[in-house]
Amino acid sequence: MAIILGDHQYGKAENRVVRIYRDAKRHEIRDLNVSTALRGPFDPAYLSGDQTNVLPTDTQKNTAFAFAKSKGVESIEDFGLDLARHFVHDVAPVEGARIEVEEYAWERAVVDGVEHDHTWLRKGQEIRTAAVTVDATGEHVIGGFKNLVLLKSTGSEFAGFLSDEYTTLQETHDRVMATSLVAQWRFTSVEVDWEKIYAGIKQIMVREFATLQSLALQQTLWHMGRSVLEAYPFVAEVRLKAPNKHHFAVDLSPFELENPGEVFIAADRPYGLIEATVLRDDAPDAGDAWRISAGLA
Ligand SMILES: O=c1[nH]c(=O)c2[nH]c(=O)[nH]c2[nH]1
Repeated sequence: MAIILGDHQYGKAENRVVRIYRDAKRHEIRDLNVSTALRGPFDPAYLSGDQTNVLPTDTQKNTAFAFAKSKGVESIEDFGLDLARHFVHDVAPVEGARIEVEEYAWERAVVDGVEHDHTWLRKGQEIRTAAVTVDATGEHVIGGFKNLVLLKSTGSEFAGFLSDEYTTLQETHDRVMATSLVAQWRFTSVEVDWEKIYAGIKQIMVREFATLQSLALQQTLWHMGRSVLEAYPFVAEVRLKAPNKHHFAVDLSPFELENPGEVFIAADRPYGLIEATVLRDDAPDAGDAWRISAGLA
């Protein structure tokens, strides 16, 4: 029996990079959380404390800030690609780089009915994500979002399910359906208008959630993923994670009040967790596209 070092990677996690464009009177802002991880022949650092090949995580952090200035943040996918390519192509021992980026959205303050040039309000809860991997297998980009909270007050059913001696759930043909959606989609190209496609994919998912007469959250996820793949040939795979944020109708009969689906208790735990991957059956190999570092994107 021998004890060996297995899989390893290292980097700087959750580097908060805020890039402000102030070349014009109307400023722009991109607010990021950047995690970098390097992969390669770093075994000696673990096994004998030899740092010869180790580019410090502090340097990785500095590189993210320098690139925010020199290359800018046109989109988080491009920013991730710039960083990953630099580490793999310009730093000799590095064989692979994984860059995970979260983006927090801001919307312009409106003052006296006019959008303000340099003041913003933090927008909603939704966090845009990108995960870029560059290594010997190629360049892989995964776009996504998390915490997109959706609710529909009708158009959702759940009936016909398997039941056993522990089943108490009543069938319903009209319920509230709500979730905090996590979605990731894998591109097969890096020549993409990232901003436009992000908006398009989100819009498709919202449309499917809203318009499908849903028989279960499972069916809604299938329709969301399939519609995105139908719309965008350069997306190979969509991964979805949807907590079922249960809304239970409150029994108001003790108060001699009817409750035809008007008053609910929003339970935060436990929640159903519905997950699915929707993909093309000829999707090209994902390489290490899904191998995480900080796991934030
Ligand atoms: O959309 C749903 N899917 C389920 O699998 C499930 N299970 C459950 O209790 N409620 C629901 N709702």
